[in-house]
Amino acid sequence: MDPFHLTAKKVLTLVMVMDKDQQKILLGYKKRGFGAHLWNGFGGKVEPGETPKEGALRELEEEAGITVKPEKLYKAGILLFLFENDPVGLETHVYKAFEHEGQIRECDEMRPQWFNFADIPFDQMWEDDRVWLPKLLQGQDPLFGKMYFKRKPLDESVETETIAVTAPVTPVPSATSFPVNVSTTMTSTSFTTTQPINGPFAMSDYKFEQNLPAVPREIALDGTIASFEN
Ligand SMILES: CNc1ncnc2c1ncn2[C@@H]1O[C@H](COP(=O)(O)OP(=O)(O)OP(=O)(O)O)[C@@H](O)[C@H]1O
Repeated sequence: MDPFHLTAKKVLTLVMVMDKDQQKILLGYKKRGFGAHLWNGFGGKVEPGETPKEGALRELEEEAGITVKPEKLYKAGILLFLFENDPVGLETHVYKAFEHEGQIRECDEMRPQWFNFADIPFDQMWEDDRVWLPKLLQGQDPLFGKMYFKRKPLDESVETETIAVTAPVTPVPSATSFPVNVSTTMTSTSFTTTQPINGPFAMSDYKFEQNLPAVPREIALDGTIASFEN
């Protein structure tokens, strides 16, 4: 069985806001949820009844506090993320904008910050970003790509966080000495969680569609590109 066989996909959005004159890009530090502790553009799931573009504008407002006129939000591509042994792919509709309205603000999910094109923190971003974002910055869009993520072996995980917990410890009576009273004492212990960059996944392969279709297209379940709206 193909470990990258898809039976369903989630439609997501990703908005990159850039300042051409200053050569800067607005990224958000994801504080929680999928992709936590990584810098990324703004976006999320497209809700029922929404077009990807409407979803992109809504998420940008929710996560960065800013709005973009719909006609100033340009489709920059579609990226399909596939995860080993996960039948649900993430079809990410990527948009770009060069002007915005409103005041940039932090929310409980994202911390926005401007970065020089030369200082993009690729080592704290999804691995695929370093492949396609430079292309986008150089105006080589629209981009149609498929990015394959394999599960990392556990020993490649990076320990990043140690959580101290206080847990009740009950001494286990030994077979030879049977105590009359077994007491429960409180003692402190700790364990380590692994929370590596890019979670338990590592990008293993990617493919860009070289020949852009004449007709707008979208990536279908089998990974082929079927339609593309602007
Ligand atoms: C695998 N490689 C990847 N590379 C680059 N970007 C990636 C990505 N995988 C997901 N993304 C982006 O991460 C956001 C997740 O959003 P996500 O938290 O799931 O959505 P949303 O905020 O709507 O969640 P809730 O609906 O609030 O739960 C969304 O912009 C999506 O495009």
